[in-house]
Amino acid sequence: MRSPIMTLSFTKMHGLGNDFIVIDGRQIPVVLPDSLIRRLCDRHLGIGCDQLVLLSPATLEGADVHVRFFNPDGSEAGACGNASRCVALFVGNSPVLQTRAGLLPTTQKGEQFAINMGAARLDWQDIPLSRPCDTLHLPLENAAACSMGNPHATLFGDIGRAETLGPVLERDPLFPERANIGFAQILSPDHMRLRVWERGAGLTLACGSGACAAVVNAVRRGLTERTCTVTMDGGDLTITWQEDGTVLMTGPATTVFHGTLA
Ligand SMILES: N[C@H](CCC[C@H](N)C(=O)O)C(=O)O
Repeated sequence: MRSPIMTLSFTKMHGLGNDFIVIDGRQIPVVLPDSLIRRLCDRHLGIGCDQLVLLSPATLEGADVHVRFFNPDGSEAGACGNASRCVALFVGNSPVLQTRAGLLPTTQKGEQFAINMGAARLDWQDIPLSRPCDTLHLPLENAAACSMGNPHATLFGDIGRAETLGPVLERDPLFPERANIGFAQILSPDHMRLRVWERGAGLTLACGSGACAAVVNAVRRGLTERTCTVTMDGGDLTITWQEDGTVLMTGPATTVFHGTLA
């Protein structure tokens, strides 16, 4: 007789040290209650990760796989750049990803994966903010905001304030859905340093959508060119804010191990 308790297989992956549990529900449907997501993501009580990624069959024409991203606090994120590259590696053959942020085409160039992260959105309603504001100069630490399918604010200046200011700004009432908070230092017109306090996850070694948002915001401020290398604690991404408004993110993806949950 088949046991009613199924074993769950997973793959541990990372992109520049931003680490993920990938669960493949493409063949057998997987339902993950909030409480299980929180436990699996916990570094003491579970496997541990910055985001849990759940794959299921695509439901839209032109997409190869449906991808959902969950934070360790159980909240769902509309986008996750580093995990998108890992999914491209996991699925293979340069899949088109179906996400909350739309259909994201992927390409592989040797060890590097490029994801078209879609259009950066700059209107206050799209981030969203709780009231009409100039998104290039928020009335909050003079941050600049944009959406990459998830809410980001970028502060230009002191990256050492990420640990202390990040958790406070994440929950500022200006962000009704909270926000990922990036701390950027411009090194040259094509190079910046970035640390990101992630919504629902805290300080991570790298944030792909945060790097996209930081370059978009830097270009809008006249601080960098449209193509910029973003150096985070975990390594480098190359970001291009393309003329069509979409953002191309290129970087590595790594498989760490496969496991089975009892
Ligand atoms: N690590 C991710 C972002 C996770 C997003 C999440 N923290 C949120 O929007 O709630 C990245 O590489 O883009």
